[in-house]
Amino acid sequence: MAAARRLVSRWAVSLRPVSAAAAGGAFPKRVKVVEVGPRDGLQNEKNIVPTPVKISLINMLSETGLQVIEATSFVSPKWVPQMADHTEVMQGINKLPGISYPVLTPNLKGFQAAVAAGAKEVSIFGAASELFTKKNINCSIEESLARFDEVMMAARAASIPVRGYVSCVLGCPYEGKISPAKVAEVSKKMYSMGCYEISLGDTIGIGTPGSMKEMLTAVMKEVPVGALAVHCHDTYGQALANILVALQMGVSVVDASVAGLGGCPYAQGASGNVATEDLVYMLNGLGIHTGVDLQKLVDTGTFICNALNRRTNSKVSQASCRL
Ligand SMILES: CC(C)(COP(=O)([O-])OP(=O)([O-])OC[C@H]1O[C@@H](n2cnc3c(N)ncnc32)[C@H](O)[C@@H]1OP(=O)([O-])[O-])[C@@H](O)C(=O)NCCC(=O)NCCSC(=O)C[C@@](C)(O)CC(=O)[O-]
Repeated sequence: MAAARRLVSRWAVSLRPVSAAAAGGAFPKRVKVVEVGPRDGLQNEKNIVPTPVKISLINMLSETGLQVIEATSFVSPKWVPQMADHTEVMQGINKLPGISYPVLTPNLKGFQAAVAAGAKEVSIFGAASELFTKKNINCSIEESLARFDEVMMAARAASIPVRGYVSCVLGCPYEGKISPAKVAEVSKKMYSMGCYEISLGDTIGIGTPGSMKEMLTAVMKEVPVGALAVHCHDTYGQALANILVALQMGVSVVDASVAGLGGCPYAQGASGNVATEDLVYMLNGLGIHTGVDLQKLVDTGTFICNALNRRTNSKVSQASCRL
């Protein structure tokens, strides 16, 4: 840990941030990092992670400067047993002012349970693939939108902001290639319903900078870029490159998972999200403000990896430990 601490501070000196212009792109000045580790990162863990560990993870993340930490999901415990302690997690964490702790809610039942547990923001999650939607939430895309409508109505009545996910935007584990036009269509529908932000999920991490650009070009015709986020799994090692393209196209919200934990239970073989540490390191290097303390993030990643008895997927953390 001491070595990690020294290294990060040495890098902070040697890798002075360059200006966006010098880096060759019109990057946003600030990026909002949406931490999805406690939900996306843990939902696929085979062994049930003790609730106090989940609570400690979220509390540590709350001290890093992150503004958004997705805490858990109110889905069926029969489908995703790892998230069965959603209420205990929501009620056990220290909710700091200025930080949002959204939770996933697939339907009205989940929304009502989330609100009862104290959630102040929720996310609905759809997909641009029929087969993935069926495997993930057991309905067609059309049926999912009807369920989401019910959540949106209840959320509006309770003044609860809703984020929308669209999965499989660059490929589907069951259907293969997904057309950018389909992604744009589903994104537009979810945005028109009232989602304040649409997070575009490369669920199986199969995209490349080329397919990311093509997909975003289509989606940006239907949804303002200021309402878009990207959510890149790193299965093929393309996540940071894909995020860079999204930033160059004006996207300023990026999802990430501490230590690169995670995967989707309905996308076998998909690896975790881009590691938050690696994302923040890249953004720091570009001189893009996130408000996140990289060292605290590395320490949080070390904590959760020790608790899960696994190696971090963050290259930044791995390098910190080696040197
Ligand atoms: C959506 C359902 C519930 C439909 O599941 P279903 O079986 O079709 O639902 P149902 O309405 O027929 O109800 C069946 C049972 O589930 C219960 N139920 C119904 N709703 C709820 C609820 N909200 N919370 C708790 N229980 C619920 C309901 O009460 C009933 O209980 P029973 O009578 O059998 O005892 C199910 O398919 C499900 O829970 N799926 C979870 C899928 C999931 O969590 N996937 C991972 C997250 S998505 C993701 O990771 C991708 C993302 C977001 O990260 C972006 C990316 O990477 O692309």
